[in-house]
Amino acid sequence: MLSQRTPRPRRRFSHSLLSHHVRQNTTALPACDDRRALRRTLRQRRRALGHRDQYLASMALTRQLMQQTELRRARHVALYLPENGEIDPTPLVDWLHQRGARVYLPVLRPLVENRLWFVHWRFDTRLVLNRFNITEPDLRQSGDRVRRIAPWALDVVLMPLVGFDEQGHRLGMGGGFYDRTLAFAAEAHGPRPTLVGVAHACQQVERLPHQPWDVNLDMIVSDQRVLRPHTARA
Ligand SMILES: Nc1nc2c(c(=O)[nH]1)N(C=O)[C@@H](CNc1ccc(C(=O)N[C@@H](CCC(=O)O)C(=O)O)cc1)CN2
Ligand SMILES: Nc1ncnc2c1ncn2[C@@H]1O[C@H](COP(=O)(O)OP(=O)(O)OP(=O)(O)O)[C@@H](O)[C@H]1O
Repeated sequence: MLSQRTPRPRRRFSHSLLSHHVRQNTTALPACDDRRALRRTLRQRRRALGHRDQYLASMALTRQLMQQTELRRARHVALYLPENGEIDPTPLVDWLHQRGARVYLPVLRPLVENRLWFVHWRFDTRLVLNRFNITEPDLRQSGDRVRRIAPWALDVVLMPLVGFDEQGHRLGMGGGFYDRTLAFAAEAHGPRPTLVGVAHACQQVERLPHQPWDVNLDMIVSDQRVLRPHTARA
């Protein structure tokens, strides 16, 4: 698994026992319309998790995901390489491969504003850092462009969340990358992937304002729980 990744300097996350232990289960952030400030707070909270907690959270997340029918049935799954304290979904990769599924990574789409391609992640995929310092497949490698999949043909997309609430509203990095790329999923007809937001439990807040362009998540999975917002409302 890790052998697929280009060696790169790991960033050191600051350890803050306080923010982790006091806030691990908190849902008590006030409703907040200031998305940028909230984003900053939540990213800080995520970064404050130590290596051991990151590892345990990643394992717990993976266990939760492996139990979901949509993941068990999936043949084409997009996930991401974690950055900046994001919960790590990559332990799932071996399990997906064993089940015959293919794994895809997001790549910033060249020339088109704030949209993603999803490229098949193979043993020989060369990885580079993009302008946000996130590891992604190198589109200069011959073949990678043709190894992309149309987003509608994915069965599951695992999306990194900066924040989420009980209603299934999400806060991302603020670029609108996933929102734009997956906007088609709001249409009533045609195939669409199951959209799964993933995050540390400490990314949950009491309430997030819903933006008209926000894609609806089918599921949010953290290291501690599985939320199915629409099922819950039905
Ligand atoms: N691991 C991972 N891969 C991913 C995403 C992600 O969130 N996580 N993305 C999900 O979209 C895309 C990249 N999106 C990004 C969107 C905005 C910024 C950005 O502007 N960062 C600034 C300021 C953020 C802020 O407002 O606080 C920064 O890092 O300084 C970074 C990445 C594609 N790949
Ligand atoms: N489908 C869309 N078409 C055009 N613009 C969009 C679309 N979706 C989002 N945007 C724009 O993208 C910007 C960022 O949106 P938002 O703050 O909701 O990002 P985010 O959901 O946090 O990020 P991401 O989707 O990358 O995780 C907003 O200014 C919004 O107008």
